[in-house]
Amino acid sequence: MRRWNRALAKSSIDSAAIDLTGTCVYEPSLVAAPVTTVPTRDDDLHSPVLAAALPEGAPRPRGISAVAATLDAVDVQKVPIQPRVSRAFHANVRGGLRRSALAASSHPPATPSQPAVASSTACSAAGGLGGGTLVWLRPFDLRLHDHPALWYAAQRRRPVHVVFAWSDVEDAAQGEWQLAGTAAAFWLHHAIASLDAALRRRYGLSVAIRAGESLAGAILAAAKESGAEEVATSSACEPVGPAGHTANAAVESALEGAGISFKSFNSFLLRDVTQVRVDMGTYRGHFGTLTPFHHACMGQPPVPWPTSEPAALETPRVVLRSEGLDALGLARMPVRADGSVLDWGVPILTAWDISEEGALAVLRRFLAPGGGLGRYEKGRQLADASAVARISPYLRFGMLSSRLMFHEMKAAGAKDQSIVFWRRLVWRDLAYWQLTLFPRMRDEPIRAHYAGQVWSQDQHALERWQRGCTGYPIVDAGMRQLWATGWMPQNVRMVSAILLCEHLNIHWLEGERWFHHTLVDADPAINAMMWQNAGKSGLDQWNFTMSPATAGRTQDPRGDYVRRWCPELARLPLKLLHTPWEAPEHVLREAGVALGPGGNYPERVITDLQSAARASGDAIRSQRKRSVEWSDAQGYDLLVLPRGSTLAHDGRKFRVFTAPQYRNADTAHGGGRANARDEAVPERGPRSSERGGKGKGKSRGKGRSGADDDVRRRWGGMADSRQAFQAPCRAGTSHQSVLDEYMRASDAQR
Ligand SMILES: Cc1cc2nc3c(=O)[nH]c(=O)nc-3n(C[C@H](O)[C@H](O)[C@H](O)COP(=O)(O)OP(=O)(O)OC[C@H]3O[C@@H](n4cnc5c(N)ncnc54)[C@H](O)[C@@H]3O)c2cc1C
Repeated sequence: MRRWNRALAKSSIDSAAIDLTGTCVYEPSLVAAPVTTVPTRDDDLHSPVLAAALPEGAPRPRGISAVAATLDAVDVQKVPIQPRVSRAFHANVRGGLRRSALAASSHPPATPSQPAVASSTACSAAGGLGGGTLVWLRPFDLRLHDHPALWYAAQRRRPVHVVFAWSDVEDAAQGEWQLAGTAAAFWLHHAIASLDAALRRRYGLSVAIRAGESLAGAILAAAKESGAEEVATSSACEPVGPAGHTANAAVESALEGAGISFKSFNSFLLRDVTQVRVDMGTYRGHFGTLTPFHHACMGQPPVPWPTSEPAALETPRVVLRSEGLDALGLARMPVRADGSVLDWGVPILTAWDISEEGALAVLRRFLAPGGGLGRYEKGRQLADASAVARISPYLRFGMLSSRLMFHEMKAAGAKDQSIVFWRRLVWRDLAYWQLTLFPRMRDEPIRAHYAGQVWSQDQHALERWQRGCTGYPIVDAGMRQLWATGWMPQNVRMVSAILLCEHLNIHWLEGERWFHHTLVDADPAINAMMWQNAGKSGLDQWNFTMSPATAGRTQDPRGDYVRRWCPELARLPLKLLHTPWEAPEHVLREAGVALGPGGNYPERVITDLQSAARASGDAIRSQRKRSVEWSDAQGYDLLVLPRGSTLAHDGRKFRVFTAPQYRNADTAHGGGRANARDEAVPERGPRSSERGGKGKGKSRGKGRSGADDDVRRRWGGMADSRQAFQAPCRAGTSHQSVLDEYMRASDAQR
């Protein structure tokens, strides 16, 4: 008796979904004419095999885990369905409907006893050096499931070469957004290694690592060497860089010159965001916020069904030369003067299972009954991450398909359990939509007239924030967790961002840079969007209060999070754990806590949070006053809507959400016009360079008004934190010493 094996449950489910329903692999670019029976209800997913497996009248399981458990109990011999051909497919054929190209070419399903590895000799008929298809892996599609390029290569039944290409030169050209040296690069290294192992296990294929001056050169050389007639890859969603549109275009044109064809498939986002246009004629929220975007997405084609892992990939006769993953230096560690290695990657590897199975297991656990999903709505603010998915790095590197996640969420009834979680993947698409419309948003404020804002230059305060030594335990715990594990929960990210931008008045770009450097899920679009919003120059300017002094009580009500990451405070009673500055001297002494210079935990980097927030608000208001032409009659900011963003308002000055506290009367403009938001203008808004700053962070302070000087003077007084930071964080934690060492090492490298 052949039984479904739990280890293969996921692929079995996919196979079942594809081969038995014949409709789950709806991929418009692959299927000549869409199958007309694409399931529309959750229940249709996996239904034939489950229907066969379930006793009469038994409730239908939902989500991967429940389905896997059911399939575990299935004796496949008894499933009265012909594998590979679906009932729906039969019905279609009988009904004279057109066959799906995919249904027509389905493979025998993989079984535990027969791994679907095509033999080398078998491909001799495929020709010479191998020919076939070269699958160009990207830093955002590192998986086997729902990988349209791999799937496409499998359908061609020709030898498959899998290549990951890298160019130090092109990465370095990204400047501060280069990947090498970041925690995300470390993750990328391990993600490639894990995919390589999975390809070997499952298909007997390996990933050829190719480095070159340019990605285009590396892929062209590999394609020529392999004799491939075709290169298939994933569509990039970033505008520039090695993972960007530019890379796709450069490779395509290099291949064209050599007569090699090129195919690119979108599977990173739920939708093709380049096609999303919001309707600003009907009021459904402000431009660039979630509601109108979500609404516009509803008008797009439904989220495609994920494809399964290919059942077989044909191995080429000649294996492509590989330079080896280590040669890329993505996980290279700093070396001390004595030659020993400073390995900051260990805690990251301890905290995460960097593999596709790891990603799927996280999703399964989260969606399963009793998992985080049921607690998300009320518990997502908890710093212990017990009610969130903790899945972002897998999505970032494409180890988990967002489309698979979407359909699994649907099957698990996620919308009913947490509407906020249900929209999370829409937020992700929104970030990429914004990046497509504002390709400079990683560096320059979307509200271009904010570029002249006066920011604090307090480098010392910035370092305290980076090191988790601000004196605010919830922020320090978060920044230390970030450093050690490459991740922190959303609400802790928010309160840390608020401390940096609103209270320390340090430019949001500094936060974005640090997160880019330290997050394993560092995402060009989401990170930029969130930091722009935190810094108030984004489209969804943050308009909520969250204080570093009080957030700990709601985010870490039991104190475990702070105790774990700030062990020097662990013996403080809970009611003072988040506010050690309120503790009487004797309580501090008994808990072994000494605050400030010479102590083991720092004094607060800034004490008067309210005045600080007022001052940073003044900085925003004052720069808004200098550019009243970019405010409407009600004091809202105006923006020229980029081409391709709306149904009917592209190229016009249009109102964007502006928090009430910045909409002061003297910024209101409009010369008596009833509605300034709909004014047509011939060109884009002011470039940041025209507004007295380069948009690259610090304002130079030249040629400013008296109001600016006033703001700067107040900042000078408040933000000088040096005195309180003589000997910060002598906590003796290993984290701290690694961090200090790392800082020294990177200073030395500079
Ligand atoms: C200042 C700041 C910077 C951030 N930088 C990043 C970043 O570089 N990369 C990143 O993936 N997330 C970033 N986020 C968003 C968010 O904090 C993380 O996605 C989330 O904490 C990841 O944990 P999770 O997987 O448990 O998320 P869940 O809450 O379980 O959400 C599931 C998934 O939805 C997506 N998602 C969640 N929140 C958002 C959001 N606000 N915008 C877009 N997509 C979202 C993510 O892919 C996430 O993995 C940032 C947030 C802030 C406040």
